[in-house]
Amino acid sequence: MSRLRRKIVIGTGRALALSRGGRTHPRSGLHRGHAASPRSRGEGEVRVTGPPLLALRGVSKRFGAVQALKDVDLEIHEGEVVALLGDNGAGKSTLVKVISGVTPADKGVIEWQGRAVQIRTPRIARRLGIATVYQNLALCDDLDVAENLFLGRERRCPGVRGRLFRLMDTGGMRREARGQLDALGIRVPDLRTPVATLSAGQRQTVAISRALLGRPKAILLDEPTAALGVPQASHVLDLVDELREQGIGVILISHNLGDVKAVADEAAVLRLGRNNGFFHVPTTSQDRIFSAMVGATTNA
Ligand SMILES: Nc1ncnc2c1ncn2[C@@H]1O[C@H](COP(=O)(O)OP(=O)(O)OP(=O)(O)O)[C@@H](O)[C@H]1O
Repeated sequence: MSRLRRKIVIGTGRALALSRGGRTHPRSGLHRGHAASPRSRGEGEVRVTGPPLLALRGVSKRFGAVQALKDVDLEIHEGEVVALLGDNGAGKSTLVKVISGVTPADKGVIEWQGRAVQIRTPRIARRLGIATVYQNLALCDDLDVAENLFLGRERRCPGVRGRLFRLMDTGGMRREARGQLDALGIRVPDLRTPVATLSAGQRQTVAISRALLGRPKAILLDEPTAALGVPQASHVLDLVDELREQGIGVILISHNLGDVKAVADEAAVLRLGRNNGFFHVPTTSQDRIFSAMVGATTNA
């Protein structure tokens, strides 16, 4: 069995849907999301055209002799979940790094809200409104939940206490952290809990929540359910649904076709660094997407 076949999981979407209260994905019928969202999903949908939130056109990236990406196209709209799929080495991580400014592209055009941009650094990506949650989550285990949420953007107390004595506004940060977690339906009983003691699922949601404090318009999630059991993965997928409702564009890297089926609107498949098909997830079988991933079909 190939490494890919071991890694790709087919068919858990139904189990997840059931574990998520038997709720089917909101794609059936009109978009339930953000009022300003330019798209709606499902059968008989009305597709409103407008500039995508993010568009990649002909993006290429080479590492020495390795052509990691070749003429790759990708589009994502507000309030849309696009799954980025592919075999090991297909170029998914490289594409995420290109979008997040870690590894700028050699060639091609990136458009943000209809305007060509150059994302040369992670800071530029963040300023545009692009957040990335990597698999390692980059949480500090010894810090508590609130401290992790505000890591790198700590707030000082208002007035002289902050200016002169440089005191942190711990209470204010905890209150905002609690508001943010509640708004996202994330249950963490005590914000003073060190994140080391949280479950893998809770850690993932804390990392996503931290990314959201920067008020991004697009968020890239690198295999957010990879290390999780079914109930925990279900919470994370609920959170992805919530992001869509808020009008955020989500790029979801996953090897789990069940997750993709449960939550994604569109799937973009990469194969050997090139596009190998775009699929409207609700109306496409897992087998068809799987075939594109492993190269059994060519959809370039
Ligand atoms: N920094 C680098 N230097 C040299 N080659 C690289 C570098 N980063 C990626 N590559 C190569 O680029 C190709 C695409 O790799 P990438 O990690 O983007 O694929 P992937 O789809 O994310 O794979 P996986 O699912 O295994 O993480 C691979 O052949 C990889 O070896």
